[in-house]
Amino acid sequence: MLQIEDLSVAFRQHDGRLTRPLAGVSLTVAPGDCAGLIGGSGAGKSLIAEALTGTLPRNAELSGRIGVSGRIALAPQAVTALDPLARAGAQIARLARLAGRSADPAALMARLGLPEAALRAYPHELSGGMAKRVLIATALATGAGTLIADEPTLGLDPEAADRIMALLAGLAAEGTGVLIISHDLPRLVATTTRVTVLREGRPVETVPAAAFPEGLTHPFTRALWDAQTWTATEWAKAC
Ligand SMILES: Nc1ncnc2c1ncn2[C@@H]1O[C@H](COP(=O)(O)OP(=O)(O)OP(=O)(O)O)[C@@H](O)[C@H]1O
Repeated sequence: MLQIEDLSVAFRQHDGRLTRPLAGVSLTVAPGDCAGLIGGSGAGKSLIAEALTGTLPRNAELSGRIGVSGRIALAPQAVTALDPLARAGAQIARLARLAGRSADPAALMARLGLPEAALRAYPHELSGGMAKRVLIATALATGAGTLIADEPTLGLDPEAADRIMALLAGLAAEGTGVLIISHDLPRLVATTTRVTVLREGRPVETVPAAAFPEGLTHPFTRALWDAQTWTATEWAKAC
C-alpha cells in the first residue's frame, strides 16, 4: 500500500535560492490497484519516483507524507539501469539477495513472459521490450508489494508497448499495487483505473479512466488527450 499526501520536492541552489519543481501531489495505490501518472517533460514524474524510492539527489528537500506498508520497488525508465556486464538472471538474483530474499529468476522470468534463454543474456542481447521486462523482474525480485514502473513503454514499438502494459495490468490483477508513470495517455487510460495528471510539478486532477474522453472537464487533460489521440488517428490515416 502506498499513500502520498501533499508531496513536495525543493532544491537548494548554490546561491541559496530554493526552487520547488514539485508541490502538492497526493495519490494512493492499494494492493491490486493499477494507477497512472502522466505529465509532460519536466513535470516532476521522476522526482516522485525518486522520492518514493529514497533516491532523490542529496540537495533535495522533501516535505509531505509518504506512507508505505510493505516493500516498494522501482522499475526504472532507462534500461541502462541494468548492469551491462551481468547476465539478466544474475541481476534478478542479485536484487533479491540485496533485499534479503532468495528468488527463482527462471520462474520470475517465465511469469513475465521472458524466454528461458533470456536468463543467460547480457543486457545488450535483449530487445527493448525484453530489457523492460527484466527491469520489472528485478523490481519484483525484491518481494515488493508495490511496483512503480517509470516509463515502461518508452522506446518500444506499439505491440511491445501493449504487451508491457498488459503485463503490468496482470501483475495488478494478481494483487501487486502498480503505479505506471508514462507519457502515453491512451495506453494509461486503457490499462489503469485512474490517471493523475501533473503539469509543471503541480497536480491538475486525478481522473477515472472511464471518464476518458467524454467525461473530461479540465482543459489541460482534454488538450493532452486530444494531442495524443489526434496524432494516433492521423498517423493511422497516413498509413
Ligand atoms: N537536482 C536537481 N536540482 C534542481 N532541479 C532539479 C533537479 N532534478 C530535477 N530537477 C527539476 O525537477 C523538474 C522535474 O524533473 P523530472 O525529472 O521529475 O521530470 P519528468 O516529469 O520525469 O520529465 P521527463 O519526462 O522529461 O523525464 C525539472 O524541472 C528538473 O529541472
